[in-house]
Amino acid sequence: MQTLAQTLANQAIPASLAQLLQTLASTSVAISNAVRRGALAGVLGSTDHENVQGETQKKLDVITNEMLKDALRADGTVRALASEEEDFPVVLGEHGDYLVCFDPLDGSSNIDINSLVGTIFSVLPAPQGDVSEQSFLQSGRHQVAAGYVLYGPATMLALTTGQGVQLYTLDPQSGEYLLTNPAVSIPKDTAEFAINMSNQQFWEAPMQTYIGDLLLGKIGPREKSFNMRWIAAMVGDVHRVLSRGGIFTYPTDNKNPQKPYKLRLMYEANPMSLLVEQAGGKSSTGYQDILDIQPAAIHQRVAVILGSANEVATCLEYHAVDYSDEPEL
Ligand SMILES: O=P(O)(O)OC[C@H]1O[C@](O)(COP(=O)(O)O)[C@@H](O)[C@@H]1O
Ligand SMILES: [Mg+2]
Ligand SMILES: [Mg+2]
Repeated sequence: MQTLAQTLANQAIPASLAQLLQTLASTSVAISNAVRRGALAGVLGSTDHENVQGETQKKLDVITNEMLKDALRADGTVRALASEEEDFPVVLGEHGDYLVCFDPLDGSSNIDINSLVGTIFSVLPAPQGDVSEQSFLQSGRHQVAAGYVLYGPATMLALTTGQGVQLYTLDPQSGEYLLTNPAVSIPKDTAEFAINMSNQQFWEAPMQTYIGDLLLGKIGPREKSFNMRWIAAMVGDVHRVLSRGGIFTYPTDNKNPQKPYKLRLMYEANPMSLLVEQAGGKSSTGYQDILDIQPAAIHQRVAVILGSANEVATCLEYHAVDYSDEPEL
């Protein structure tokens, strides 16, 4: 089986990008080891700090953020980084071709129950001259690479450099990522959806109606039974979508009117959307392709609907309907 280094060597990408991706991969091996040792390494539980999003940081959120920051600083190819766990962009040096955005630990609420967690990353080109928050505000179409690492029963890396999606499995013996799927392809159709149903009362009319029709199964307008899954870690839900298809959504809701969306554009929605599009799927807010959004801030949040192309297209048809004349749901 090809190693990550061998596969990257066969792709038409700059040597500096291959080096950066190797650095991200080798840091994820160290993170995987820390996650696997769990309570033995004293890494479980919470800190008494909140991040910029007002969420209490888990110890592992902080540890993994520091590991990635240190590795990227030492790498020399990265000018600045933006992280879920950093209030502001962190400038790493005057040289380097890239900006990196990352969610060091996705699925934080799963840590203490020994369930799926991961790391998500997005690589953007660095502009000429000084870097600032403004430098990061590039649409997802500008990403030169994106990926995630899933710390599951096996540790797996999903990666795109714009040449399809490759899946690698970490060989714990050698510490190397080996290519286990050279061309991930998301089936166009599906009978599986992923949504946090506990928010149902807070959704807007299009999502209420769409999910309502899925739940009606064979006797509803879709005339087909659907199954539901929810891992509570985007990285796990998107991995299932890449592996066997499905539709994943974290839609707009009015639970907290100050925060109508949950997922973050720069280090969750954009990298996952590039992976999904590169694997033949589709990704939208309901009204716009996620990759076309012009970001306004590094911690901006968005509605996300992604997965099997035909099913996402069907969901978008519900968003094209005018519900204003219909009674409140
Ligand atoms: O708590 P909920 O509503 O199930 O939300 C789960 C979602 O929140 C997230 O865990 C947010 O990510 P973080 O753990 O990085 O904050 C997503 O991965 C996941 O899809
Ligand atoms: Mg996350
Ligand atoms: Mg996180």
